[in-house]
Amino acid sequence: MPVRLLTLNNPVNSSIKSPWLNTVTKIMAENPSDSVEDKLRLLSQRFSHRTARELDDLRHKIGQSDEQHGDWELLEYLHQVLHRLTGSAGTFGLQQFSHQSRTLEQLVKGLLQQPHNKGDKWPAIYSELQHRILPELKDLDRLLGDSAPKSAAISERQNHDNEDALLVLVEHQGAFYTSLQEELKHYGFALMSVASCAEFSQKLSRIPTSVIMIAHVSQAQACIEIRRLLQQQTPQRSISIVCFGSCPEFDSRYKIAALGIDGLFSEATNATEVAEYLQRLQTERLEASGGKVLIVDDDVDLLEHYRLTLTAAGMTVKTLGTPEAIFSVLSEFKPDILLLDVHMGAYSGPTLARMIRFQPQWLSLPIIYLSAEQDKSEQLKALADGADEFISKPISDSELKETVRTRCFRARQLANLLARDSLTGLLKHSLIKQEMANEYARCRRVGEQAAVVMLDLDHFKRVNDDYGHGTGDTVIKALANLLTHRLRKTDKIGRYGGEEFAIVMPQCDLTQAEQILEQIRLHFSGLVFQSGRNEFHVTLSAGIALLNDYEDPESALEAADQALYQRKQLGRNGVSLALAGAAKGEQQ
Ligand SMILES: Nc1nc2c(ncn2[C@@H]2O[C@H](COP(=O)(O)OP(=O)(O)OP(=O)(O)O)[C@@H](O)[C@H]2O)c(=O)[nH]1
Repeated sequence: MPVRLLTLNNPVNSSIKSPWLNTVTKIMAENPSDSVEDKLRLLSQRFSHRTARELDDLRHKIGQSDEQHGDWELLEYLHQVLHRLTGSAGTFGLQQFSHQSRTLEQLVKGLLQQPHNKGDKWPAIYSELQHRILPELKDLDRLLGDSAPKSAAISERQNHDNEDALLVLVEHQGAFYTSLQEELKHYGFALMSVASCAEFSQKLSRIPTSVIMIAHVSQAQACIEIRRLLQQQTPQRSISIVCFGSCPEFDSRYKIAALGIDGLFSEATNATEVAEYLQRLQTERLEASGGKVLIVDDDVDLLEHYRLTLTAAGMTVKTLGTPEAIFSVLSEFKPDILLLDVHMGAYSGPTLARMIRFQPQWLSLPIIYLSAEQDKSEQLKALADGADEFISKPISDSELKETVRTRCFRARQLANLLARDSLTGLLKHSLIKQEMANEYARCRRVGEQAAVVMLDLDHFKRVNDDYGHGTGDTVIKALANLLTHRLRKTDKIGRYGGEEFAIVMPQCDLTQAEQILEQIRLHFSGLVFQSGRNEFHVTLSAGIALLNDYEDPESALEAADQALYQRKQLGRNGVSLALAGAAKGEQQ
């Protein structure tokens, strides 16, 4: 899950060697109690001061240039600086500056297109530099002003808790309500039942940021009112309202939709279907709120600005000022999207994009260029090299947040579709094995421990035989939900086979893993499943091994499987450990 708190004493990125960045980082670290707004304001002031020095330096260089000898390098440099400033100034609230800098950039671009080998062109260019560009640069300096530019950032700092959404059930008479309440217990949701909306409104201060209210349609208006109240208190709260009840007429359904509720079920709907819908809703909302973004840009203060803005909006952000470390960061961080600058000193964004696409694992990574390039044909050329979209700098903070949030959400949806098992929503076989290999490599590198678990339903064939395949599916889904809710977000859970599950638990030793699995086993064995008039229980068995006790991840998995087999032999409904010497066949 995304890190919600800003850790401003973190260095932005160790691969960035700029003294300027060191200063920024130091300033950020010195004032850990400052608000994000303060830090952004500080960053903007620094940008103004640094830009003033840069303009001064440019003017000095132009002043020193020689009428007789064409200095095309100077012109090239001037273009690069103006291009970069055009892109970054807008982000720091200097719109007018950005606008004028762009005009000047275009002018210099035109001059650069003159044939360089024709010495007779230079005197005219020299004259442009001295009589037009120099005064314009002075003018740009004036536009920097003294006061700190305003940043549109972060009044809406989001505080998405790591916890899942709370389901609030507004009680109601009737069979549908009773069976829904029963069904939801299998899904491991955090549930709160209230007798009425009025009772709920008295508990508002104690509820988390994310809420799904479920109520009869007769309560729809009251729910909307509560949502209004809640969002008045905390605007970033996310509250969905799902109603059930009979609304057969077009007009009445239309009225309900116009109120602004998010879902409607008839009382004839199967409770399992509703529970699954809620599960999906919850997952989507959690995914919509976060997102992992990697940004590569050589403008370090702009990079820091983006990082602050997106982190404060609930995203997890990594930044790189130079691209050399990009592959190791991609592998370690696994971003949902990559924002890439087009011109980065010696490096070109499009070439990097092409290089990234060399590796099949990054073929589907959305790459978005962030650039001050406005020329459509240049943009298209850059896109042809493997990126998906172009965002023109300057981009406002709100635009940046919305763009990145939407792209992250879509990328996650797509990745989920590809990676997740359709019945349970857990990782597919190949993906959980991949996660295991990644975790194994990480443990070796950092010297940490991780547990690997194989878990299997007991006598599941009988469940299918006695109650039918559909009921069997419900049991599998109930276990998947329980695992999702009981395990940490950092744990990886996969459906390994039919009724067999594999789990990777980072930073976890055998004893801790055993305790957690034992609790899950106990909880699961207490669930009451229904099939018609029949009620029944199902149990599970698990085997656990320490991932890094083995020569490779496959051997660790094999050891966990052996421990599971042993548990089955010992009578099922329990948890067995593979000891360190398990490779030699000693199990407990
Ligand atoms: N409903 C349902 N059943 C499944 C699914 N995948 C596998 N199964 C069933 O799971 C059962 C597994 O049976 P077995 O491997 O004999 O194991 P078991 O009956 O659980 O016995 P033990 O593992 O020894 O406790 C088979 O009947 C499979 O048809 C699924 O997606 N849905």
